[in-house]
Amino acid sequence: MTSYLLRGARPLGTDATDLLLRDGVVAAVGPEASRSATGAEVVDADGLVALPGLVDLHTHLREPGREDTETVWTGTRAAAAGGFTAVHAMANTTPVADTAGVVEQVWNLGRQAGWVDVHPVGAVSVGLRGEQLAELGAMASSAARVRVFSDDGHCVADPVLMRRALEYVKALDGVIAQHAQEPRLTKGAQMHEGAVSAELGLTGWPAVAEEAIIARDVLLAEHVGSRLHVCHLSTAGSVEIVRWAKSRGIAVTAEVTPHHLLLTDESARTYDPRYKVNPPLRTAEDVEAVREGLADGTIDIVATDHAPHAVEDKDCEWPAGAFGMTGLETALPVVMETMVSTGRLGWEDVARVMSTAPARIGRVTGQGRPLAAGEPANVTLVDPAARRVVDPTAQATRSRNSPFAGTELPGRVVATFLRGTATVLDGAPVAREERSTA
Ligand SMILES: NC(=O)N[C@@H](CC(=O)O)C(=O)O
Ligand SMILES: [Zn+2]
Ligand SMILES: [Zn+2]
Repeated sequence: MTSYLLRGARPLGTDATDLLLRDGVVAAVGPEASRSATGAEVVDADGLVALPGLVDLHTHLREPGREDTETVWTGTRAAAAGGFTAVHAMANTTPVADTAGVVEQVWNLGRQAGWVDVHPVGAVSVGLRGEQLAELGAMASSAARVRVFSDDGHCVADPVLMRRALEYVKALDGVIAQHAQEPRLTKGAQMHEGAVSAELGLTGWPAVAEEAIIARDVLLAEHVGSRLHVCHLSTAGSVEIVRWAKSRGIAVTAEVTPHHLLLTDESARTYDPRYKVNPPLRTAEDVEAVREGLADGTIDIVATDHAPHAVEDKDCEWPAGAFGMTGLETALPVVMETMVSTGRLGWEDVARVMSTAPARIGRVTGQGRPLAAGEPANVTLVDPAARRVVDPTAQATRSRNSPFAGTELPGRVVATFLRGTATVLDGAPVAREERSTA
């Protein structure tokens, strides 16, 4: 196994030093690293920031079922290109990941691909239908060791089912990740309900449809004494509710997506379904509130909600378009643009919200660890001075529905290491043979 000497890297943006990656671990940091680097391949990391490998708690890999839009192979290669070393694969596949069999299949595909660690998310309800609890225990004790359960794409709308799910995961040390969308308040919704939707004549998705579910669920989590995670929180009111819940000691965590940190409902004026997503892009005031919530720790993490879609589902009229946007390869640049360049987060905070905290919430071991001797060598090298225009045709994901196409963003992932193996070098995924999944 090749060892690597990362020469002159800046761990979490601090002073330049050397890191030696050998036998899957960070073997040494500092002068000791170069002294014991015999035989190591040298990576010139001058000016590059070293982060613990990024961990995404919310990715759609689309396999099984929609391999035309993404596979475990293409999606995890895109993740590595984006600086990730672990992703959680959402359960809204076909078939749904609601059994030990399906989560083990996805987990195995992830291991065979070897780009990042794949942690399958288990469905909360059978078929995501919101009626009957799926076999959470069997998924937890399967080889995939599922700890995060979610009906994402759908809301667990029935409060009784949500209560039972929260009760059930307590014994599994699991967490329910809720897609907070009151279905009856969002019937036929096309975009955020507000001045722009009124002007465009598109059916609105009001903030209260998200906030009402979050308010209900934090109270249920408190009542049951269980862990709740809020997916893709998007409104100022949601931030307020989570802030209040945390002040009461309720075990709630929350994520925001890169697109909700940068874009607003104004983009719907283009009628380009690239900007169509659940929850919808909100107002500038909401964007300000989620940035503030992320900066003050109310929002724990950034998660991509990478949602690849086929061209025919996006190259169409707005109302016919599918909800969702890609995000794995632009997440870090968008966080840099919205949070680092604005002085609201330092590199230490970026490591926390994109690696350490998601690993902790998902109960992932060996990820989100400090860049210290003896730790697993999951490392991402970022060039903070680079600026690039996003070109979806040059991305590793199989889909092209990036809302940032044509946008110039800071930052470039130069290298990613998964337990000491380079998955990305010189800014490109390391060529390797796609192993048969048969
Ligand atoms: N975010 C989306 O708009 N779409 C996601 C589902 C989801 O995250 O709700 C998808 O699976 O396409
Ligand atoms: Zn969702
Ligand atoms: Zn999602």
